[in-house]
Parts: sequence; structure tokens; C-alpha cells
Amino acid sequence: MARITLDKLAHSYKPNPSGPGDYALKEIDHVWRQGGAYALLGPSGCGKTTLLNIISGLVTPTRGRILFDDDDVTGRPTEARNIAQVFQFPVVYDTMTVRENLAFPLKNRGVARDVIRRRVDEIAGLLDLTRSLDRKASNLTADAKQKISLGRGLVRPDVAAILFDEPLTVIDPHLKWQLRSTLKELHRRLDITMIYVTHDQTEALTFADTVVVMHDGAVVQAGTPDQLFDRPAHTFVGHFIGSPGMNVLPCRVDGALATVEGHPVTLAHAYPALDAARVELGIRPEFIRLAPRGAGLPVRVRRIDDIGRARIARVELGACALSAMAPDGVALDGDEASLSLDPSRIHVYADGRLVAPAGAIA
Ligand SMILES: Nc1ncnc2c1ncn2[C@@H]1O[C@H](COP(=O)(O)OP(=O)(O)OP(=O)(O)O)[C@@H](O)[C@H]1O
Repeated sequence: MARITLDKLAHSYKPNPSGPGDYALKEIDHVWRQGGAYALLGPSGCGKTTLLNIISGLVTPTRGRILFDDDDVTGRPTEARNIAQVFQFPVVYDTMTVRENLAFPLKNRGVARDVIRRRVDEIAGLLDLTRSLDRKASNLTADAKQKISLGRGLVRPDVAAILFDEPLTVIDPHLKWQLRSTLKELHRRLDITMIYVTHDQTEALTFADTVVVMHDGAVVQAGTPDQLFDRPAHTFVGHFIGSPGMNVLPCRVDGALATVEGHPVTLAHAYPALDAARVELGIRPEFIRLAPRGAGLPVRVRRIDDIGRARIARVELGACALSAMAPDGVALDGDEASLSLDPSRIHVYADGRLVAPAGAIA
């Protein structure tokens, strides 16, 4: 069990990187606390697997260090790092029984037989594999095989961390929900640092206490699911998290007044003068209400989507497309309507980064 520190870590797959564009991972400083349940979330190609491979020792970083507690493991191979890994696709020994597969990592380390039996029974119970324990792994479904892989990752109680790389990819959709809850429960019981890589926000938000969001080779925010929703540190986070994501509207800001497409928008705070190429206002659809034409920002309604738990209006404010909540029973006259924005939920971004109001403590 360990705290994992990334110290000025950067990685390029090119032999002679010259600029930031040559780096799959830009410089990262981050601490994964002992016992934390983390998700590493981001779109395809943002550098998640590269970072995971650096933590596990499969890739040696171009620059920087990786520490397990105070121990510098940067140059050490995977076998010397005491890490368990679960990959996208099952890694099981087909000729062994499920019990033998689960016992393998413990047997390899000379753990006593009765301890192995107890631990294997416990993990099999948690993963609902008890009835299959004496069956050969070769005869099982892909779901069951991936559960064995999960079990092999979880069976050692002394690992520094368990790394999961999109572990539910092959799992049947109706089982995914159940397995995510099982993993969360296992994390509570086992007190092991877990890092779970995914591009799926639902998986990240249900599994993790802390979600680390990556974009274009950099960590743009690490926070609780609520923090990511309430105060996205970057427009990418606002847009990537949420369904639909945060609206991001080009604007001008002058003190406590923003101007969007020529219309004034009152802010809850005054902002300092912003010296940025791009100034934007961010607000989630949940904090914008659609109303019949009248007071508020004048918009044109393109369509209304019923997403089950709510109705989302897709509207245009001048050249800006945005989404807003359409309250039940709202009756519109033609396609013209108005929007009211909750000022306390509006954020201001300069070149993609969240700006603190004037006088606020960052
Ligand atoms: N072995 C490699 N050699 C060269 N470039 C690589 C290698 N592995 C990854 N890359 C590049 O590094 C960048 C980050 O890739 P990485 O696989 O870490 O992203 P990811 O977020 O895990 O994406 P995915 O979810 O698609 O696996 C991408 O531009 C990718 O093309």
C-alpha cells in the first residue's frame, strides 16, 4: 500500500522531442493518496494509458520521477513495483480452474495455503464466482473470465496499488452496473489505492472518490464528482462531464457584467480585467430555464429532446448554440423563447481556464 507521487513527470514517444506537441504527457505533478479510489478520465488519445504504464513500470518517463511513498521507483521494472493490474481483456490461464487462477498471485509469493484458501473464497464470494471455483476457466464466458482477471488483481492484500485499464469493456452492459458497485465495495473493504482508467464518465463518477480528468496530455482537474460538476476548472471538464455538458459561450466581461452575442448577462461577482485571447462564460443546462418569449435572453428553439429524467431544449442565441432545461408544461409560441440564467452558477473562463472573481481567494 502506498502513496504515489508523480514529480514533474513528462513523456514523449519521440526520441528527440522539441516542443509540447511532441509530448504524449505534458508535465504532471500529482499525488495519489494511499487508499484513494481514483478514476483517470479522458477521451481517446489524451494520455491515460501512457500515464498508467508509467505508474506500472511498462514505460519509463522521458522526464521526472515516480515515488511510492518516499521510494523512487522510476527506473524499476513492473515486477519490482508490487502493483496489480487488470487490463481491458481477460488475462487468465485457461487450463487452470477458477480457484487456481485466483490463487496464483498468492501461491507465487509463497503465501500459506490456508490464507490463500480464505482469501480466494472471500474474493470469489464478492465477485459471485463461488459456484464456478472448481470449473476450468476455458469453459467460461468472457464476462466470467474478466471477473477472474479482476479477482486476480484484487486477491493480494499487500499491493502498492491496483491499476484498472478500462476493465469493464468486455462486460455485458447489464452486468457493468453491478460490477462497478462491487469494485466500489471492494475498495471500501480493502483500503488499497485503486486507479481506474476509463473514457466513460458514468464509470468514473460512480467508482471514484477523486476523478482525475486528462485532456491533450495534461491533467486539467482532479476533484470529487461534485467539484467537477459545480466548478469545472477548465471548459473541457465542463463540456466532457455532464449530459449534455456545460454550455461555453464566447463573451466579453466588464466587472460584474458579461456581454454574450450583444446581450447583457449579469454575473454574481465582479471579475478582474482579463488579458486573454479567449474569454468565455460557462453555465450548465441545469441552471438555465427556458420560458416563453419575454424577459430574459431572446433565443430561437431548434428542438426539444426528451431524455427521460428531463426535457432539454436546444436553442440558438445569435450564432451560439446552447442547451437549457425545458420545464414541464412550458408552452412556447412558435420557436421564439427566452432564457434565464442563474448568476450564481455562471463561471468565467480565460483561454479555457476558470477565472476567480476579483478579490476571491484562488
Ligand atoms: N507506443 C507508442 N508509440 C508512439 N505513440 C504512442 C504510443 N502509445 C501511445 N502513443 C500516442 O500517445 C498519445 C496518448 O496515447 P494513450 O494511449 O496514452 O492515450 P489514451 O488516453 O489511453 O487513449 P486510448 O483510450 O485510445 O487508449 C496518442 O497520441 C497516441 O497515439
